[in-house]
Amino acid sequence: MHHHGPDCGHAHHDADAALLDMLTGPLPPSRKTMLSRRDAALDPLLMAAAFASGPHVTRHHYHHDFFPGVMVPQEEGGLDWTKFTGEDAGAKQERKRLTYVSRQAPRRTRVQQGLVTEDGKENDRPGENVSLKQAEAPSKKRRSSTAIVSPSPSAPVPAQKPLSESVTPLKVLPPVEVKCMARTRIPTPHGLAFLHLYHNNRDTKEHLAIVIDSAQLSDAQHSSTHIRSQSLDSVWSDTETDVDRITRGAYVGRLGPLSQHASAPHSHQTPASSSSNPLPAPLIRIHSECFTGETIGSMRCDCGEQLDEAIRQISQPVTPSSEPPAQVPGRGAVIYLRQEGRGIGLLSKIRAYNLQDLGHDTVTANLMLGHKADERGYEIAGAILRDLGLGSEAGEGVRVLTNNPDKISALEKEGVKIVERVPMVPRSWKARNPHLAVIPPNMSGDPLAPELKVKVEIERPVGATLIGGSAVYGEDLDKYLRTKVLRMGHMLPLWMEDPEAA
Ligand SMILES: Nc1nc2c(ncn2[C@@H]2O[C@H](COP(=O)(O)OP(=O)(O)OP(=O)(O)O)[C@@H](O)[C@H]2O)c(=O)[nH]1
Repeated sequence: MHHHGPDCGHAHHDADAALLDMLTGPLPPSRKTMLSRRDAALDPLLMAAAFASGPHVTRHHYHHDFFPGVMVPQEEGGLDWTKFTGEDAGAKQERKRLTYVSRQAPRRTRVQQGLVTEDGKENDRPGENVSLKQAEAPSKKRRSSTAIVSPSPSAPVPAQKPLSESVTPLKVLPPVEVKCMARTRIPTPHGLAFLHLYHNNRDTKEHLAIVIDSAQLSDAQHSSTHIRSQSLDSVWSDTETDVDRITRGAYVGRLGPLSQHASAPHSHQTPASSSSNPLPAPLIRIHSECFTGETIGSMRCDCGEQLDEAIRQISQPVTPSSEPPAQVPGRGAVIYLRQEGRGIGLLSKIRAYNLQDLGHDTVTANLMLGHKADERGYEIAGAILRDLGLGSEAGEGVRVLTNNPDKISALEKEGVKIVERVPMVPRSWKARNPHLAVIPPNMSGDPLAPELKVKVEIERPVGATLIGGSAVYGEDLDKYLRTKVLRMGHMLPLWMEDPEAA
Protein backbone atom coordinates (compact mmCIF):
# COMPACT_ATOMS: atom_id res chain seq x y z
CA MET A 1 0.00 0.00 0.00
CA HIS A 2 1.22 3.49 -0.60
CA HIS A 3 0.56 6.41 1.62
CA HIS A 4 -0.70 9.92 1.16
CA GLY A 5 0.82 11.61 4.17
CA PRO A 6 1.84 15.25 3.81
CA ASP A 7 5.50 14.32 3.64
CA CYS A 8 4.86 11.69 1.06
CA GLY A 9 7.36 11.92 -1.77
CA HIS A 10 9.07 15.09 -0.72
CA ALA A 11 11.50 13.71 1.78
CA HIS A 12 14.53 11.77 0.86
CA HIS A 13 13.62 8.11 0.66
CA ASP A 14 16.05 5.39 1.55
CA ALA A 15 14.28 3.05 -0.80
CA ASP A 16 14.79 5.42 -3.73
CA ALA A 17 18.43 5.79 -2.92
CA ALA A 18 18.83 2.06 -2.68
CA LEU A 19 17.13 1.62 -6.01
CA LEU A 20 19.38 4.19 -7.66
CA ASP A 21 22.39 2.56 -6.09
CA MET A 22 21.39 -0.77 -7.43
CA LEU A 23 20.87 0.57 -10.92
CA THR A 24 23.89 2.81 -11.21
CA GLY A 25 26.44 1.63 -8.72
CA PRO A 26 29.32 -0.67 -9.54
CA LEU A 27 28.49 -4.32 -9.28
CA PRO A 28 30.31 -6.50 -6.78
CA PRO A 29 32.53 -8.92 -8.71
CA SER A 30 30.54 -11.92 -7.48
CA ARG A 31 27.28 -10.56 -8.93
CA LYS A 32 28.66 -9.59 -12.31
CA THR A 33 27.47 -12.65 -14.16
CA MET A 34 24.21 -12.95 -12.28
CA LEU A 35 22.97 -9.42 -12.79
CA SER A 36 24.39 -7.88 -15.88
CA ARG A 37 23.54 -4.28 -16.73
CA ARG A 38 20.72 -3.86 -19.23
CA ASP A 39 20.77 -0.12 -19.66
CA ALA A 40 18.29 0.20 -22.47
CA ALA A 41 15.62 -1.81 -20.78
CA LEU A 42 16.08 0.07 -17.54
CA ASP A 43 15.77 3.57 -18.97
CA PRO A 44 12.15 4.22 -18.01
CA LEU A 45 12.84 2.87 -14.56
CA LEU A 46 15.72 5.25 -14.09
CA MET A 47 13.62 8.17 -15.23
CA ALA A 48 10.84 7.22 -12.92
CA ALA A 49 13.17 6.84 -9.99
CA ALA A 50 14.72 10.21 -10.74
CA PHE A 51 11.38 11.94 -11.04
CA ALA A 52 10.07 10.31 -7.93
CA SER A 53 12.77 11.88 -5.83
CA GLY A 54 12.25 15.34 -7.31
CA PRO A 55 10.55 18.06 -5.27
CA HIS A 56 7.22 18.21 -7.12
CA VAL A 57 6.47 14.61 -7.74
CA THR A 58 5.26 12.36 -5.00
CA ARG A 59 5.58 8.64 -4.72
CA HIS A 60 1.89 8.62 -5.39
CA HIS A 61 2.48 10.03 -8.88
CA TYR A 62 5.39 7.75 -9.35
CA HIS A 63 3.21 4.70 -9.02
CA HIS A 64 0.25 5.95 -10.93
CA ASP A 65 1.86 7.73 -13.82
CA PHE A 66 4.71 5.48 -14.69
CA PHE A 67 3.61 2.15 -13.38
CA PRO A 68 -0.14 2.14 -13.43
CA GLY A 69 -1.21 -1.18 -12.12
CA VAL A 70 1.57 -1.50 -9.59
CA MET A 71 -1.09 -1.19 -6.95
CA VAL A 72 -4.16 -2.01 -9.01
CA PRO A 73 -3.15 -4.72 -11.48
CA GLN A 74 -6.48 -4.70 -13.27
CA GLU A 75 -6.32 -0.93 -13.87
CA GLU A 76 -7.09 -0.05 -17.45
CA GLY A 77 -3.90 0.21 -19.45
CA GLY A 78 -1.94 -1.04 -16.49
CA LEU A 79 0.53 -3.83 -16.65
CA ASP A 80 -0.40 -6.84 -14.58
CA TRP A 81 2.70 -7.08 -12.43
CA THR A 82 1.38 -10.13 -10.67
CA LYS A 83 2.12 -11.97 -13.93
CA PHE A 84 5.63 -10.55 -14.25
CA THR A 85 8.02 -13.45 -14.66
CA GLY A 86 11.28 -11.61 -15.14
CA GLU A 87 11.66 -13.07 -18.59
CA ASP A 88 12.63 -10.74 -21.36
CA ALA A 89 9.61 -10.73 -23.65
CA GLY A 90 11.54 -8.49 -26.03
CA ALA A 91 13.92 -11.27 -26.83
CA LYS A 92 11.24 -13.11 -28.76
CA GLN A 93 9.15 -10.33 -30.22
CA GLU A 94 9.76 -6.70 -30.93
CA ARG A 95 10.35 -4.91 -27.65
CA LYS A 96 7.32 -2.98 -26.48
CA ARG A 97 8.11 0.38 -25.00
CA LEU A 98 6.34 2.12 -22.19
CA THR A 99 4.76 5.28 -23.48
CA TYR A 100 3.42 8.09 -21.38
CA VAL A 101 -0.08 9.17 -22.29
CA SER A 102 -2.16 11.59 -20.26
CA ARG A 103 -5.83 10.89 -20.13
CA GLN A 104 -6.49 14.04 -18.17
CA ALA A 105 -8.43 16.87 -19.73
CA PRO A 106 -6.50 20.19 -19.92
CA ARG A 107 -6.40 22.05 -16.61
CA ARG A 108 -8.60 24.80 -18.08
CA THR A 109 -11.39 22.23 -18.60
CA ARG A 110 -10.88 20.69 -15.23
CA VAL A 111 -11.23 24.06 -13.51
CA GLN A 112 -14.45 24.63 -15.43
CA GLN A 113 -15.76 21.27 -14.34
CA GLY A 114 -14.90 22.07 -10.74
CA LEU A 115 -12.34 19.31 -10.59
CA VAL A 116 -9.58 21.71 -9.63
CA THR A 117 -10.20 24.53 -7.16
CA GLU A 118 -8.66 27.97 -7.40
CA ASP A 119 -5.94 27.04 -4.93
CA GLY A 120 -4.83 24.31 -7.28
CA LYS A 121 -6.18 21.33 -5.33
CA GLU A 122 -7.81 18.49 -7.16
CA ASN A 123 -11.32 17.81 -5.94
CA ASP A 124 -13.57 14.85 -6.01
CA ARG A 125 -16.59 15.38 -8.12
CA PRO A 126 -19.36 17.00 -6.15
CA GLY A 127 -22.02 14.54 -5.06
CA GLU A 128 -20.41 11.60 -6.82
CA ASN A 129 -20.96 8.04 -5.80
CA VAL A 130 -17.93 5.99 -5.10
CA SER A 131 -17.86 3.22 -7.63
CA LEU A 132 -16.80 -0.25 -6.63
CA LYS A 133 -13.52 0.20 -8.41
CA GLN A 134 -12.80 3.37 -6.48
CA ALA A 135 -13.81 1.81 -3.22
CA GLU A 136 -11.13 -0.82 -3.75
CA ALA A 137 -8.51 1.67 -4.78
CA PRO A 138 -6.50 3.21 -1.99
CA SER A 139 -7.37 6.80 -2.93
CA LYS A 140 -10.42 8.56 -4.24
CA LYS A 141 -8.14 11.14 -5.82
CA ARG A 142 -6.94 8.72 -8.41
CA ARG A 143 -5.64 10.51 -11.43
CA SER A 144 -6.48 9.29 -14.82
CA SER A 145 -3.06 9.56 -16.36
CA THR A 146 -1.77 6.27 -17.45
CA ALA A 147 1.01 4.62 -19.33
CA ILE A 148 0.12 2.32 -22.12
CA VAL A 149 2.19 -0.10 -24.08
CA SER A 150 2.76 0.62 -27.75
CA PRO A 151 1.82 -0.02 -30.57
CA SER A 152 -0.98 2.45 -29.91
CA PRO A 153 0.84 5.51 -28.61
CA SER A 154 -1.20 7.75 -30.84
CA ALA A 155 -4.54 6.43 -29.64
CA PRO A 156 -7.01 9.27 -29.19
CA VAL A 157 -7.06 10.64 -25.68
CA PRO A 158 -10.56 10.10 -24.39
CA ALA A 159 -12.13 12.98 -22.51
CA GLN A 160 -12.78 12.19 -18.90
CA LYS A 161 -16.14 10.55 -18.57
CA PRO A 162 -18.53 11.79 -15.94
CA LEU A 163 -18.28 9.37 -13.07
CA SER A 164 -21.95 8.50 -13.22
CA GLU A 165 -21.21 6.81 -16.54
CA SER A 166 -18.48 4.66 -15.14
CA VAL A 167 -20.65 3.33 -12.33
CA THR A 168 -22.03 0.14 -13.78
CA PRO A 169 -25.65 -0.31 -12.87
CA LEU A 170 -26.91 -3.81 -12.09
CA LYS A 171 -27.85 -5.17 -15.46
CA VAL A 172 -30.48 -7.72 -16.33
CA LEU A 173 -28.56 -10.69 -17.69
CA PRO A 174 -29.13 -11.55 -21.33
CA PRO A 175 -30.76 -14.93 -21.99
CA VAL A 176 -28.31 -17.75 -21.39
CA GLU A 177 -26.65 -19.01 -24.55
CA VAL A 178 -24.51 -22.09 -24.96
CA LYS A 179 -22.41 -23.30 -27.86
CA CYS A 180 -20.99 -26.77 -28.21
CA MET A 181 -17.36 -26.17 -29.19
CA ALA A 182 -16.35 -29.77 -29.80
CA ARG A 183 -17.49 -33.35 -29.50
CA THR A 184 -15.57 -36.61 -29.49
CA ARG A 185 -16.06 -40.34 -28.96
CA ILE A 186 -15.00 -41.66 -25.54
CA PRO A 187 -15.03 -45.39 -24.84
CA THR A 188 -15.95 -45.99 -21.16
CA PRO A 189 -16.10 -49.17 -19.09
CA HIS A 190 -19.89 -49.00 -19.52
CA GLY A 191 -19.92 -48.40 -23.25
CA LEU A 192 -19.45 -45.65 -25.75
CA ALA A 193 -20.03 -41.98 -24.90
CA PHE A 194 -19.73 -38.75 -26.87
CA LEU A 195 -18.14 -35.99 -24.82
CA HIS A 196 -19.44 -32.51 -25.71
CA LEU A 197 -17.64 -29.40 -24.47
CA TYR A 198 -19.71 -26.24 -24.07
CA HIS A 199 -18.97 -22.54 -23.79
CA ASN A 200 -21.61 -20.12 -22.56
CA ASN A 201 -22.29 -16.42 -21.99
CA ARG A 202 -22.67 -16.65 -18.20
CA ASP A 203 -19.36 -17.95 -16.88
CA THR A 204 -15.95 -18.92 -18.21
CA LYS A 205 -16.24 -22.57 -17.26
CA GLU A 206 -16.24 -25.44 -19.71
CA HIS A 207 -19.38 -27.37 -18.87
CA LEU A 208 -19.74 -30.79 -20.45
CA ALA A 209 -22.34 -33.17 -21.76
CA ILE A 210 -21.56 -36.87 -21.79
CA VAL A 211 -23.98 -38.14 -24.41
CA ILE A 212 -24.76 -41.83 -24.56
CA ASP A 213 -26.38 -42.81 -27.82
CA SER A 214 -24.38 -45.49 -29.57
CA ALA A 215 -27.13 -45.98 -32.17
CA GLN A 216 -25.85 -42.90 -34.01
CA LEU A 217 -22.54 -44.67 -34.66
CA SER A 218 -23.98 -47.08 -37.17
CA ASP A 219 -26.63 -44.82 -38.63
CA ALA A 220 -25.08 -42.18 -40.87
CA GLN A 221 -28.40 -40.38 -41.35
CA HIS A 222 -29.55 -37.84 -38.81
CA SER A 223 -32.54 -39.35 -37.04
CA SER A 224 -34.91 -37.51 -34.72
CA THR A 225 -34.08 -39.97 -31.95
CA HIS A 226 -30.36 -39.22 -32.11
CA ILE A 227 -29.05 -36.92 -29.41
CA ARG A 228 -27.19 -34.25 -31.40
CA SER A 229 -26.03 -30.74 -30.58
CA GLN A 230 -27.71 -28.14 -32.74
CA SER A 231 -25.00 -25.52 -32.13
CA LEU A 232 -22.22 -27.98 -33.00
CA ASP A 233 -23.86 -29.15 -36.22
CA SER A 234 -24.80 -25.65 -37.37
CA VAL A 235 -22.71 -23.75 -39.92
CA TRP A 236 -20.23 -21.52 -38.13
CA SER A 237 -18.86 -19.58 -41.07
CA ASP A 238 -19.02 -19.34 -44.85
CA THR A 239 -15.47 -20.49 -45.09
CA GLU A 240 -15.51 -23.56 -42.89
CA THR A 241 -14.51 -26.79 -44.58
CA ASP A 242 -15.64 -30.35 -43.96
CA VAL A 243 -12.32 -30.93 -42.23
CA ASP A 244 -13.08 -28.03 -39.85
CA ARG A 245 -16.48 -29.52 -39.10
CA ILE A 246 -15.19 -33.03 -38.60
CA THR A 247 -12.35 -31.80 -36.39
CA ARG A 248 -14.80 -30.22 -33.98
CA GLY A 249 -16.89 -33.39 -34.01
CA ALA A 250 -19.66 -32.34 -36.39
CA TYR A 251 -19.71 -35.67 -38.19
CA VAL A 252 -22.19 -38.50 -38.47
CA GLY A 253 -21.67 -42.21 -38.05
CA ARG A 254 -18.30 -43.55 -37.02
CA LEU A 255 -15.21 -41.51 -37.73
CA GLY A 256 -12.26 -43.31 -39.25
CA PRO A 257 -9.58 -42.97 -41.90
CA LEU A 258 -12.07 -44.22 -44.50
CA SER A 259 -15.24 -42.83 -42.98
CA GLN A 260 -15.61 -39.07 -42.78
CA HIS A 261 -19.08 -37.64 -43.13
CA ALA A 262 -19.53 -34.08 -41.95
CA SER A 263 -22.95 -33.56 -40.40
CA ALA A 264 -25.59 -31.29 -41.87
CA PRO A 265 -27.14 -28.45 -39.87
CA HIS A 266 -30.46 -29.39 -38.35
CA SER A 267 -33.02 -28.11 -35.90
CA HIS A 268 -34.76 -30.10 -33.26
CA GLN A 269 -38.16 -29.91 -34.86
CA THR A 270 -40.25 -32.57 -33.24
CA PRO A 271 -41.19 -35.11 -35.88
CA ALA A 272 -44.89 -35.83 -36.21
CA SER A 273 -44.11 -39.40 -35.27
CA SER A 274 -42.75 -38.51 -31.84
CA SER A 275 -45.79 -39.96 -30.07
CA SER A 276 -45.34 -43.20 -31.96
CA ASN A 277 -41.66 -43.38 -31.01
CA PRO A 278 -41.38 -46.79 -29.34
CA LEU A 279 -38.25 -45.94 -27.35
CA PRO A 280 -38.42 -45.03 -23.65
CA ALA A 281 -37.65 -41.35 -23.01
CA PRO A 282 -33.90 -40.68 -22.74
CA LEU A 283 -32.42 -40.98 -19.24
CA ILE A 284 -30.46 -37.94 -18.07
CA ARG A 285 -28.54 -36.82 -15.02
CA ILE A 286 -27.46 -33.32 -14.09
CA HIS A 287 -24.21 -33.86 -12.24
CA SER A 288 -22.14 -31.28 -10.37
CA GLU A 289 -18.37 -31.51 -10.36
CA CYS A 290 -16.78 -33.05 -7.28
CA PHE A 291 -13.01 -33.33 -7.48
CA THR A 292 -12.70 -35.22 -4.22
CA GLY A 293 -15.40 -37.77 -4.92
CA GLU A 294 -14.71 -38.33 -8.61
CA THR A 295 -10.97 -38.00 -8.96
CA ILE A 296 -9.44 -39.16 -5.70
CA GLY A 297 -12.23 -41.51 -4.65
CA SER A 298 -13.27 -39.63 -1.52
CA MET A 299 -15.70 -41.54 0.63
CA ARG A 300 -17.04 -38.41 2.25
CA CYS A 301 -19.69 -38.18 -0.45
CA ASP A 302 -21.37 -40.34 -3.08
CA CYS A 303 -20.48 -38.16 -6.08
CA GLY A 304 -17.95 -40.53 -7.66
CA GLU A 305 -20.24 -43.51 -7.61
CA GLN A 306 -23.16 -41.35 -8.77
CA LEU A 307 -21.29 -40.28 -11.88
CA ASP A 308 -20.19 -43.84 -12.58
CA GLU A 309 -23.64 -45.23 -11.83
CA ALA A 310 -25.34 -42.64 -14.04
CA ILE A 311 -23.17 -43.51 -17.04
CA ARG A 312 -23.78 -47.20 -16.34
CA GLN A 313 -27.53 -46.87 -16.03
CA ILE A 314 -27.93 -44.66 -19.10
CA SER A 315 -25.86 -47.17 -21.11
CA GLN A 316 -28.11 -50.10 -20.18
CA PRO A 317 -30.05 -51.46 -23.16
CA VAL A 318 -33.73 -50.54 -23.22
CA THR A 319 -36.73 -52.38 -24.62
CA PRO A 320 -38.84 -50.47 -27.12
CA SER A 321 -42.60 -50.83 -26.90
CA SER A 322 -42.71 -52.03 -30.49
CA GLU A 323 -43.43 -55.66 -31.43
CA PRO A 324 -41.49 -57.83 -31.22
CA PRO A 325 -39.62 -56.35 -28.25
CA ALA A 326 -35.90 -56.40 -28.87
CA GLN A 327 -33.35 -54.59 -26.81
CA VAL A 328 -31.75 -51.50 -28.26
CA PRO A 329 -28.86 -49.44 -26.88
CA GLY A 330 -29.77 -47.06 -24.05
CA ARG A 331 -29.58 -43.34 -24.70
CA GLY A 332 -29.35 -40.25 -22.61
CA ALA A 333 -26.80 -37.82 -21.22
CA VAL A 334 -24.98 -36.69 -18.13
CA ILE A 335 -24.77 -32.90 -18.05
CA TYR A 336 -21.58 -32.26 -16.11
CA LEU A 337 -21.65 -28.82 -14.52
CA ARG A 338 -18.52 -27.18 -13.19
CA GLN A 339 -20.08 -26.15 -9.91
CA GLU A 340 -17.77 -27.80 -7.44
CA GLY A 341 -18.94 -28.24 -3.86
CA ARG A 342 -22.59 -27.43 -4.60
CA GLY A 343 -21.39 -24.18 -6.14
CA ILE A 344 -19.13 -22.91 -3.34
CA GLY A 345 -15.89 -24.04 -4.99
CA LEU A 346 -13.21 -26.49 -3.91
CA LEU A 347 -11.47 -24.11 -1.50
CA SER A 348 -14.64 -23.51 0.51
CA LYS A 349 -15.56 -27.18 0.33
CA ILE A 350 -12.21 -28.14 1.84
CA ARG A 351 -12.79 -25.68 4.68
CA ALA A 352 -16.31 -27.04 5.09
CA TYR A 353 -14.88 -30.55 5.47
CA ASN A 354 -12.79 -29.38 8.41
CA LEU A 355 -15.89 -27.89 10.02
CA GLN A 356 -17.61 -31.21 9.36
CA ASP A 357 -14.77 -32.98 11.17
CA LEU A 358 -15.50 -30.70 14.12
CA GLY A 359 -18.96 -32.23 14.22
CA HIS A 360 -21.08 -29.99 11.98
CA ASP A 361 -23.05 -31.44 9.11
CA THR A 362 -22.58 -30.45 5.48
CA VAL A 363 -25.40 -27.90 5.52
CA THR A 364 -24.30 -26.16 8.74
CA ALA A 365 -20.68 -26.12 7.57
CA ASN A 366 -21.68 -24.25 4.41
CA LEU A 367 -23.73 -21.74 6.42
CA MET A 368 -20.87 -21.17 8.87
CA LEU A 369 -18.64 -20.17 5.95
CA GLY A 370 -21.17 -17.59 4.79
CA HIS A 371 -22.48 -19.70 1.93
CA LYS A 372 -25.90 -21.09 1.28
CA ALA A 373 -26.47 -24.83 1.72
CA ASP A 374 -26.62 -25.09 -2.06
CA GLU A 375 -25.45 -22.36 -4.47
CA ARG A 376 -25.92 -24.21 -7.71
CA GLY A 377 -27.86 -22.99 -10.71
CA TYR A 378 -29.39 -24.99 -13.53
CA GLU A 379 -29.87 -22.36 -16.25
CA ILE A 380 -26.83 -23.51 -18.20
CA ALA A 381 -27.96 -27.13 -17.83
CA GLY A 382 -31.34 -26.13 -19.24
CA ALA A 383 -29.69 -24.46 -22.23
CA ILE A 384 -27.45 -27.47 -22.89
CA LEU A 385 -30.45 -29.80 -22.78
CA ARG A 386 -32.26 -27.55 -25.28
CA ASP A 387 -29.20 -27.57 -27.54
CA LEU A 388 -29.23 -31.37 -27.44
CA GLY A 389 -32.97 -31.46 -28.12
CA LEU A 390 -33.62 -33.15 -24.76
CA GLY A 391 -36.73 -32.49 -22.68
CA SER A 392 -38.38 -30.02 -25.03
CA GLU A 393 -42.03 -29.33 -24.28
CA ALA A 394 -43.27 -30.72 -27.58
CA GLY A 395 -40.97 -33.75 -27.57
CA GLU A 396 -40.78 -37.02 -25.70
CA GLY A 397 -39.50 -35.55 -22.40
CA VAL A 398 -36.72 -37.00 -20.28
CA ARG A 399 -36.34 -39.35 -17.34
CA VAL A 400 -34.11 -37.78 -14.67
CA LEU A 401 -31.75 -39.70 -12.38
CA THR A 402 -31.81 -37.91 -9.02
CA ASN A 403 -33.02 -37.97 -5.44
CA ASN A 404 -32.94 -34.20 -5.18
CA PRO A 405 -36.38 -32.55 -5.39
CA ASP A 406 -34.84 -29.07 -5.80
CA LYS A 407 -33.09 -30.22 -8.95
CA ILE A 408 -36.38 -31.43 -10.41
CA SER A 409 -38.14 -28.12 -9.76
CA ALA A 410 -35.15 -26.09 -11.01
CA LEU A 411 -35.14 -28.06 -14.27
CA GLU A 412 -38.88 -27.70 -14.69
CA LYS A 413 -38.45 -23.95 -14.21
CA GLU A 414 -36.02 -24.07 -17.12
CA GLY A 415 -38.76 -25.60 -19.25
CA VAL A 416 -37.38 -29.13 -19.20
CA LYS A 417 -40.16 -31.68 -19.66
CA ILE A 418 -39.61 -34.45 -17.09
CA VAL A 419 -41.69 -37.57 -17.54
CA GLU A 420 -40.16 -39.61 -14.71
CA ARG A 421 -37.74 -39.37 -11.79
CA VAL A 422 -35.39 -42.34 -11.46
CA PRO A 423 -33.92 -42.62 -7.94
CA MET A 424 -30.21 -43.13 -7.35
CA VAL A 425 -29.86 -45.56 -4.48
CA PRO A 426 -26.31 -45.52 -3.05
CA ARG A 427 -24.47 -48.70 -3.99
CA SER A 428 -23.31 -49.26 -0.45
CA TRP A 429 -26.93 -49.18 0.72
CA LYS A 430 -27.96 -51.67 -1.93
CA ALA A 431 -25.05 -53.89 -1.00
CA ARG A 432 -26.09 -53.93 2.65
CA ASN A 433 -29.82 -53.99 2.05
CA PRO A 434 -30.76 -55.92 -1.10
CA HIS A 435 -34.39 -54.75 -0.86
CA LEU A 436 -33.22 -51.33 -1.95
CA ALA A 437 -31.86 -52.70 -5.17
CA VAL A 438 -35.31 -53.58 -6.40
CA ILE A 439 -36.50 -50.59 -8.31
CA PRO A 440 -40.19 -50.70 -9.23
CA PRO A 441 -40.49 -51.33 -12.99
CA ASN A 442 -42.35 -48.05 -13.54
CA MET A 443 -39.38 -46.18 -12.07
CA SER A 444 -36.88 -47.41 -14.62
CA GLY A 445 -36.84 -48.65 -18.15
CA ASP A 446 -34.43 -51.33 -17.09
CA PRO A 447 -35.79 -54.73 -18.03
CA LEU A 448 -33.26 -56.73 -16.02
CA ALA A 449 -34.70 -58.98 -13.33
CA PRO A 450 -34.15 -57.66 -9.76
CA GLU A 451 -31.83 -60.56 -8.83
CA LEU A 452 -29.69 -59.86 -11.82
CA LYS A 453 -29.67 -56.13 -11.03
CA VAL A 454 -28.31 -56.67 -7.54
CA LYS A 455 -25.59 -58.90 -8.92
CA VAL A 456 -24.61 -56.45 -11.64
CA GLU A 457 -24.46 -53.49 -9.29
CA ILE A 458 -22.60 -55.12 -6.45
CA GLU A 459 -20.21 -57.30 -8.33
CA ARG A 460 -19.59 -55.00 -11.22
CA PRO A 461 -15.96 -54.70 -12.19
CA VAL A 462 -14.11 -51.64 -10.99
CA GLY A 463 -14.51 -48.90 -13.52
CA ALA A 464 -11.80 -46.43 -14.34
CA THR A 465 -14.06 -43.58 -13.25
CA LEU A 466 -14.24 -44.60 -9.62
CA ILE A 467 -11.20 -45.25 -7.51
CA GLY A 468 -11.95 -48.14 -5.21
CA GLY A 469 -14.78 -49.42 -7.36
CA SER A 470 -17.84 -50.70 -5.59
CA ALA A 471 -16.30 -50.73 -2.12
CA VAL A 472 -17.78 -47.35 -1.28
CA TYR A 473 -18.78 -47.61 2.33
CA GLY A 474 -17.91 -45.68 5.44
CA GLU A 475 -19.07 -43.64 8.38
CA ASP A 476 -18.51 -40.29 6.64
CA LEU A 477 -20.56 -41.34 3.65
CA ASP A 478 -23.48 -42.56 5.76
CA LYS A 479 -23.43 -39.29 7.71
CA TYR A 480 -23.45 -37.32 4.45
CA LEU A 481 -26.29 -39.36 2.95
CA ARG A 482 -28.32 -39.01 6.16
CA THR A 483 -27.88 -35.22 6.05
CA LYS A 484 -28.98 -35.12 2.43
CA VAL A 485 -32.20 -36.88 3.38
CA LEU A 486 -32.90 -35.03 6.64
CA ARG A 487 -31.74 -31.52 5.77
CA MET A 488 -31.97 -31.27 2.01
CA GLY A 489 -35.06 -33.36 1.42
CA HIS A 490 -33.44 -35.99 -0.80
CA MET A 491 -35.88 -38.72 -1.62
CA LEU A 492 -34.18 -41.80 -0.18
CA PRO A 493 -35.44 -44.18 2.50
CA LEU A 494 -33.42 -43.99 5.74
CA TRP A 495 -33.44 -47.73 6.11
CA MET A 496 -30.79 -47.92 8.84
CA GLU A 497 -32.97 -45.99 11.28
CA ASP A 498 -36.25 -47.45 10.12
CA PRO A 499 -36.09 -50.97 8.74
CA GLU A 500 -39.69 -50.56 7.54
CA ALA A 501 -38.61 -47.73 5.27
CA ALA A 502 -36.99 -50.11 2.90
N1 LIG B 1 -20.29 -27.78 0.09
C1 LIG B 1 -20.22 -29.11 0.04
N2 LIG B 1 -20.39 -29.70 -1.17
C2 LIG B 1 -20.34 -31.04 -1.22
C3 LIG B 1 -20.08 -31.83 -0.09
N3 LIG B 1 -20.07 -33.13 -0.49
C4 LIG B 1 -20.32 -33.14 -1.82
N4 LIG B 1 -20.48 -31.88 -2.27
C5 LIG B 1 -20.80 -31.41 -3.60
O1 LIG B 1 -22.15 -31.71 -3.87
C6 LIG B 1 -22.34 -31.80 -5.25
C7 LIG B 1 -23.19 -33.03 -5.50
O2 LIG B 1 -24.41 -32.81 -4.90
P1 LIG B 1 -25.20 -33.84 -3.98
O3 LIG B 1 -25.94 -33.02 -2.97
O4 LIG B 1 -24.29 -34.91 -3.47
O5 LIG B 1 -26.22 -34.53 -4.90
P2 LIG B 1 -27.25 -33.80 -5.82
O6 LIG B 1 -26.57 -33.63 -7.13
O7 LIG B 1 -27.80 -32.58 -5.19
O8 LIG B 1 -28.48 -34.81 -5.81
P3 LIG B 1 -28.64 -36.13 -6.61
O9 LIG B 1 -29.07 -35.72 -7.97
O10 LIG B 1 -29.68 -36.89 -5.90
O11 LIG B 1 -27.32 -36.79 -6.58
C8 LIG B 1 -20.96 -31.82 -5.88
O12 LIG B 1 -20.71 -30.54 -6.46
C9 LIG B 1 -20.03 -32.04 -4.69
O13 LIG B 1 -18.75 -31.42 -4.86
C10 LIG B 1 -19.90 -31.18 1.15
O14 LIG B 1 -19.71 -31.79 2.19
N5 LIG B 1 -19.97 -29.82 1.16
